[in-house]
Amino acid sequence: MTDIVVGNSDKLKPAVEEALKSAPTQHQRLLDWVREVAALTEPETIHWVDGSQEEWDRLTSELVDAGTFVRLNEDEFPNSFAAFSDPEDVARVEERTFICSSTREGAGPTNNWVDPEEMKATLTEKYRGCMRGRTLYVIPFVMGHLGAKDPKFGVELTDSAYVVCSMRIMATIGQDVLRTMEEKDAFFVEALHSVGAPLDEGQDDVAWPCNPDKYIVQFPEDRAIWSFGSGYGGNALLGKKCYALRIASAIAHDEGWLAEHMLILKVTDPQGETHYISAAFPSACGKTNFAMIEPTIEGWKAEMVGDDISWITFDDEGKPRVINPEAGLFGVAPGTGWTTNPNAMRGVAKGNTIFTNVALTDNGGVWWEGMTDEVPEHLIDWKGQDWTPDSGRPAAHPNSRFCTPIEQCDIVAPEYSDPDGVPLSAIVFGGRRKTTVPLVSESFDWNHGVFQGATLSSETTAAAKGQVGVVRRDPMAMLPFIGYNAGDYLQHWVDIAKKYGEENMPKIFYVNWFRRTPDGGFAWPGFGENSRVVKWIVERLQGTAGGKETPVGIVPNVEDLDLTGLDADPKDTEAALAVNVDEWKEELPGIDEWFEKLGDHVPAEVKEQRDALGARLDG
Ligand SMILES: Nc1nc2c(ncn2[C@@H]2O[C@H](COP(=O)(O)OP(=O)(O)OP(=O)(O)O)[C@@H](O)[C@H]2O)c(=O)[nH]1
Ligand SMILES: O=C([O-])CC(=O)C(=O)O
Ligand SMILES: [Mn+2]
Repeated sequence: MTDIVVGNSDKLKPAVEEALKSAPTQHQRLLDWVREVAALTEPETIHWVDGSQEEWDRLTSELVDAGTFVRLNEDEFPNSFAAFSDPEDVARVEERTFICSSTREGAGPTNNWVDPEEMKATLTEKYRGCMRGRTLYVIPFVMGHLGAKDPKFGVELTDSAYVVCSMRIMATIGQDVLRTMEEKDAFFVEALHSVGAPLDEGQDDVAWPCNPDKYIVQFPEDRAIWSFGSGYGGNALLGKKCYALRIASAIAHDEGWLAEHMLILKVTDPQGETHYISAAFPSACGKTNFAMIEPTIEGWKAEMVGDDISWITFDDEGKPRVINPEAGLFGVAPGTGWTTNPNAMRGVAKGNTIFTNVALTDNGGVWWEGMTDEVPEHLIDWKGQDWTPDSGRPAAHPNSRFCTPIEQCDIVAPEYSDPDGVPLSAIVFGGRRKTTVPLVSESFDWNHGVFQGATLSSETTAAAKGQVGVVRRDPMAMLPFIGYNAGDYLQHWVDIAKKYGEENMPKIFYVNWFRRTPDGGFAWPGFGENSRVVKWIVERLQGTAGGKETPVGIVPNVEDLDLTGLDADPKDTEAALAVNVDEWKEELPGIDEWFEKLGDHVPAEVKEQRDALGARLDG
């Protein structure tokens, strides 16, 4: 962190000096950086995270003593804990998230930007003394496989033990990572995090320390992350959105690959043929559920490779391969239940899980809306208040989460841990739209698919602070996660096909599980029934399924979908599939406005697709 105005080394506490002397590494850049951060932030001591079970046991016990964690009933939820955040620290904060490229244009029109020198100066003052009374934890981590050809290392420095425990679930961390990093003298992403709540002499701590002034800052050229003020999920577990999406997308742009907000699903058809599909849906729009789908159709099998992030690379022949760089699931709790997502429930029930902002049951378990059909008579809600079904408010926060190791899920595909990843057959885009967008369509070609992704729209959810239910454009479900200019990002998508050959590119599809009927209900039952759509997608790849050409892509006729045993009104299915030219014409001004906002970096190839759509709608 060469640019930081260094702190005062005289302020290093004896325990900090000691920890620096006995550091379990010779990696000089790491040692220098830790010393520099310690001098600035003035922690009481430093702990080098080794990732061991003993360390987890000790930290979780300390978190219980501190009131941050409630240990759950061991019979139902072994080795599991519930945490409750400050009510103002419950989700990602997009308006406080910055891409500090060297120029404003580098960050583009969709990101908040501040000059990097100015931001570093501001944050240096925020960080000064911010870890007083706390421990500075050093978490060496790798996103993806430690045995990969070019492992993507990071080190998170944090003053939050909650973050350490969560990172142990979400990424590969600790001693082995540190040793490999050292052996390779490897580059690592510097990821600095503080909750921004120093403790003065004698001051009591609170259960969820944080700071009302939050900064989630990426420096894409430096490949560095500075996060301040929040302890929550995507703001604080820096390997996830900050690294594996924002920083990684910038790296991927330079290196010729894709870092995307996509689950990875493995599907095996009744003949035993396997396909891997990545799907990009915005936050809280169904990725985790789709990744864990239980097919309702005979003979089809689904397994999960990933539920949130895809790194797509291209092999020597230009064929796409995909890995999930994460080791855990950070899933939305509400709506995840024994009927909608039994695979998630079984995984979580094995224990070793951290729940955040769910409700507590009277026997030391957890509950959230949609977990069971039966609603408990009494709970302690996520704010610590007594709750009954007539309380008139949700018991769990709408963005409450479970954080659980992916390998605990029964349906994780064994090749999940293959450092070379799996071959990618199809990419699916999807959003949450009450109207207009059909249940599924296939794009005409790569650039048409890129256009569909570029104009993807979705109603906002509780996963980010702000108004819920507003339609916004969310390119490739990456709006809050593109680490550079969004127009350049779209150009990168166009260029990838030119570079590796359109014939090698995965086929692109666009889905919408959330269309409504006039009476307000969902037109399509969703969840496990989405396997019928998966079947159509796979059969399109195999060239066996029918479909009709519409202005927005190839859409199945009702009879092209396998609806055997589906408990739904055929009229609703028809409505889910409908392409209404007038509705689509109403989309065009929004698309034009969107491209105007993106400015002159929007690729000509994508603009041409807008005109072609207009012509097809008129035709
Ligand atoms: N109606 C309907 N709702 C769904 C479907 N799939 C998921 N949902 C609901 O959408 C919400 C979010 O689902 P998730 O699978 O957790 O979304 P996600 O994309 O993984 O969210 P993040 O982890 O925030 O990125 C939950 O309340 C689900 O119950 C579906 O097929 N139909
Ligand atoms: O990042 C988070 O806090 C949770 C998450 O997965 C998302 O919002 O997409
Ligand atoms: Mn998810």
